[in-house]
Amino acid sequence: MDNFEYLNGRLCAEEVPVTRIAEEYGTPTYIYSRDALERAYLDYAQALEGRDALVCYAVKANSNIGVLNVLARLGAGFDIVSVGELERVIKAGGDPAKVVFSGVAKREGEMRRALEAGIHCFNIESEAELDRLNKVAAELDKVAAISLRVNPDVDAGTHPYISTGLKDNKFGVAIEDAARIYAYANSLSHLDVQGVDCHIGSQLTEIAPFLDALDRLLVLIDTLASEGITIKHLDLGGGLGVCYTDEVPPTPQEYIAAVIERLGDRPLKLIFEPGRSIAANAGIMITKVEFLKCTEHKNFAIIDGAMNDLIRPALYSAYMEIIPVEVREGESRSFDLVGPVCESGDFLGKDRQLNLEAGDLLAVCSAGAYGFGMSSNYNTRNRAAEVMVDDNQIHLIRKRETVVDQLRGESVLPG
Ligand SMILES: Cc1ncc(COP(=O)(O)O)c(C=O)c1O
Ligand SMILES: N[C@@H](CCCC[NH3+])C(=O)O
Repeated sequence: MDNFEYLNGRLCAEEVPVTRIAEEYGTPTYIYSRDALERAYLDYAQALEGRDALVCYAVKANSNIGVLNVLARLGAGFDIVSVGELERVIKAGGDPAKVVFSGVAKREGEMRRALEAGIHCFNIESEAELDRLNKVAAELDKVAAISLRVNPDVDAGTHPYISTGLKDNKFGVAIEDAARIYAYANSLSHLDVQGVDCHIGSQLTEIAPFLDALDRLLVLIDTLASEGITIKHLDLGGGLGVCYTDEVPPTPQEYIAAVIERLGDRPLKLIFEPGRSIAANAGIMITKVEFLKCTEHKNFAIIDGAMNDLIRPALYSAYMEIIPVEVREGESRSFDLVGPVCESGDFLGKDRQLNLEAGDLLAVCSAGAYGFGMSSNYNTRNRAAEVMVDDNQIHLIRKRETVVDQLRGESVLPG
């Protein structure tokens, strides 16, 4: 994590000591680096320079409008999965004309809003969804640009909960049915067939599954061309992995170069929907050790960050690197880092070698993606604050939630 480094034994976010952020904003808090976000986005944009292409950041990975705004300023497009994400993009200054709308069940109202905003394309996942969009577009007297999400039936080799391109998964249409469904889409008066898309899974650490999927899509694109349906863009979704521990995923440059080589001279516009590979290593979550609870059997460090703040370890058994904010000399011991939530699955790390005392600050690394966005109010815990660091400046981009915020909208029965 280039933008989170130690200076004289103290962890810094860009030029700001993390302890200062903890003092000002408390814990747990998510901290993002503007520079890291920008560089991760530019890795994609620069690898695609000179081509007709769009990098649509997957908003679900980290949807804070401060994050979206940093990317929008660089000209990013966005991949959304709800009208709420569309409103975030618009509020953050993103261009709706660079938005693709994914998801298996877009509601009529969501389609309407997206059509009115003038999004780039709807990524459609079923025949029923084609009918729904055609009807909504007809009511608005508009024509909706569409792409079909094709499920290429390739094994992404990732955790089963985040694998999406197999026949067993709920996503997209089966590749064997795709030509027939394209012909149907082409017959609908308020749809304009523009593209093909797929997304085979997340946290992929090899190029091969992407290329397997690509090869299958290229066969489909050539088949469609022979049937008079011209595909103008190819959207390969997101999915490129990051290093959480010792993984060595391909870089965006390597991945994109391999894709471009496979395309040959087909004049296809390329779209990517990276989420994790843009946001994960641009963020950490800081948390404080409340108590140490050491027994003959085990050492627990009870921290103020919990599964509601960062659910990846509990949900996917994901390994997140956890490091001290201030390095202390002395012997390390093995600790399970557990939160205050009433669940045995409430841990952020197990069996970590650390030298800890109550009151210490810890940083959970690579927490910029699927961190805050997946957090909840379980146990009526307030969701964390979020800050963005820009050189030596700290910007609060989301206030810590309060109980008043949480109870707003709830009521008791009358009488
Ligand atoms: C359709 C779609 N596009 C893009 C993404 C972003 O994926 P990642 O964060 O792995 O790049 C996802 C999430 O997995 C997705 O479902
Ligand atoms: N939320 C997941 C990845 C799923 C991505 C959305 N399709 C994670 O934390 O790794």
